[in-house]
Amino acid sequence: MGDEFDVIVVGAGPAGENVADRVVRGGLTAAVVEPRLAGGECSYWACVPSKALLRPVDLVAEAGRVPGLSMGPVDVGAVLARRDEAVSHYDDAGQVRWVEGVPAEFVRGRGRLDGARRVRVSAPDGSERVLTARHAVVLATGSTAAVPPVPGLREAAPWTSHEVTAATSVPERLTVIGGGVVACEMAQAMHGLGARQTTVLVRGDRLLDRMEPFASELLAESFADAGIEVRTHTEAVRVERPEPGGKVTVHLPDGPPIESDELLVATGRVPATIGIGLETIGLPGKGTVEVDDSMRATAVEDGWLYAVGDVNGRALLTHMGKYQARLCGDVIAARAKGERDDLPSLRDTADAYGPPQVVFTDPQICAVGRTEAAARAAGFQVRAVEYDLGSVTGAYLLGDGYRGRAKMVVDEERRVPLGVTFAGPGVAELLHSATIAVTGEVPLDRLWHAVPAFPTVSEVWLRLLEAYGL
Ligand SMILES: Cc1cc2nc3c(=O)[nH]c(=O)nc-3n(C[C@H](O)[C@H](O)[C@H](O)COP(=O)(O)OP(=O)(O)OC[C@H]3O[C@@H](n4cnc5c(N)ncnc54)[C@H](O)[C@@H]3O)c2cc1C
Ligand SMILES: NC(=O)c1ccc[n+]([C@@H]2O[C@H](COP(=O)([O-])OP(=O)(O)OC[C@H]3O[C@@H](n4cnc5c(N)ncnc54)[C@H](O)[C@@H]3O)[C@@H](O)[C@H]2O)c1
Repeated sequence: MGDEFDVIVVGAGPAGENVADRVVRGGLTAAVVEPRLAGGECSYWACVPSKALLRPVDLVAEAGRVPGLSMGPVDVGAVLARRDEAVSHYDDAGQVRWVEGVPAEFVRGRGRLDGARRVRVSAPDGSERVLTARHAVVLATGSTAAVPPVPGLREAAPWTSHEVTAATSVPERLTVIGGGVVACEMAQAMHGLGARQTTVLVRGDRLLDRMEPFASELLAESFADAGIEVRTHTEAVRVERPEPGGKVTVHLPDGPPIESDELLVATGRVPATIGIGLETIGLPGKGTVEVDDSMRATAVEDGWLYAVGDVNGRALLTHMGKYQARLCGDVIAARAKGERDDLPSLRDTADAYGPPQVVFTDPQICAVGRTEAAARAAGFQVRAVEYDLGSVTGAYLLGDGYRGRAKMVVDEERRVPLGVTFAGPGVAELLHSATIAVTGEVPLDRLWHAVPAFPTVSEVWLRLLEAYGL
């Protein structure tokens, strides 16, 4: 087995796997290093299991809005079993086969930079192997859950995204620290699967504070209706858990403490760069790896180091990591062959628009591009229009009491959409239409001729354009 490859990819999450695929398509050889499971966080402890847990909760809510339908109590065992199927029972044989079929060499072990173009791999059996790269090393080590320095919190061994997505039972009482995407999705999943008391502690003034405020309000209403308690302007100041795995008490700045059976910390992510040898090439040994729009590390001479996915901090989303990976793999192949490396397809332009994201709660919240506040802060001349989704026939037909809203932020100078947000049941699949409009910078006068079918929720596009004045 040779130890020299054109490209060495460190980390076999969705981003790393896709880089390997693209460089091999480009005619290069690749090795992919992974100590845990090929497929990464996304496949086993993030996107896939979280959506498997949320799907039945979403369906129950949907059915509840249609008279004549009733759902029996959720069979939690069956839901957890389907989640286990979705994560391949934490067995990566299929994904390893995929990597090998690329074909790329799959190297099981922890990778660590060991000077320029060298990666030292520590295998699970303790053996070491040093790989060298002829052209590039790509860091795709992802991120891990951040745990804030609250006294007693680490000692309490709280759940993070890892444990909650892999839960084997649902706690009776759950306290959640954080008001972001993981907190909202997992609070709703656990509550919908039977948690009797779910309390979400939000430091700021609303859930999902990077989304349009109306989306946060609709989600807060839904949480309140379901009996999920959201406390804003508060945070944990101290945590106590005298018995491992026993009751856990969260102390707040004021008022009585909250006792629960489990505690979930969902306060963001830390790039997985500690211990990967960045200091051996003169970089700080932690933090994100800054990259240019071709994913090349800006601080490294000779341009042999790249970083894709969560580790570069651009957009912590699987689809954006995979997008970065495709263009990174292609640009490495182009540079290795001495071909043009400045084609538009070889530069990340999507992240700058504001990536598309779906929060799989009920209501679903999805957005692409800039919020009104972000567009104004960026200096655009902005006009925003909104429409009540419940007034769209296609949405009304989905269920009684349909609550939802849409908003389009327009650049008045060019009359193109800068950002779109939808909040409501069943809006996730609408998002790509907005992504095309925003990324394609489609003029409103042209969008007017994209006629949405009746009676679909997509008719909200027509209503937004009418609200704008077309
Ligand atoms: C609960 C949750 C739900 C999410 N849901 C969604 C969603 O619905 N949609 C979405 O787009 N995004 C979602 N995300 C975000 C998504 O999971 C990440 O953006 C995505 O996993 C990033 O991919 P990645 O390849 O960069 O990193 P990862 O998936 O984290 O993979 C990195 C890999 O690198 C490996 N690695 C680490 N250190 C080393 C080393 N030293 N040597 C070799 N290998 C190493 C790790 O073991 C891991 O396998 C979710 C995140 C969480 C926490
Ligand atoms: N459906 C999806 O697309 C999806 C689902 C889950 C996660 N993700 C991705 O994973 C990433 C991580 O999600 P996340 O929810 O952990 O992070 P986040 O950045 O979305 O939210 C973190 C939340 O924690 C709060 N917070 C931060 N530090 C705190 C502290 N010390 N005390 C109290 N609150 C604190 C923040 O104010 C924020 O509300 C996100 O960036 C998201 O893009 C995506």
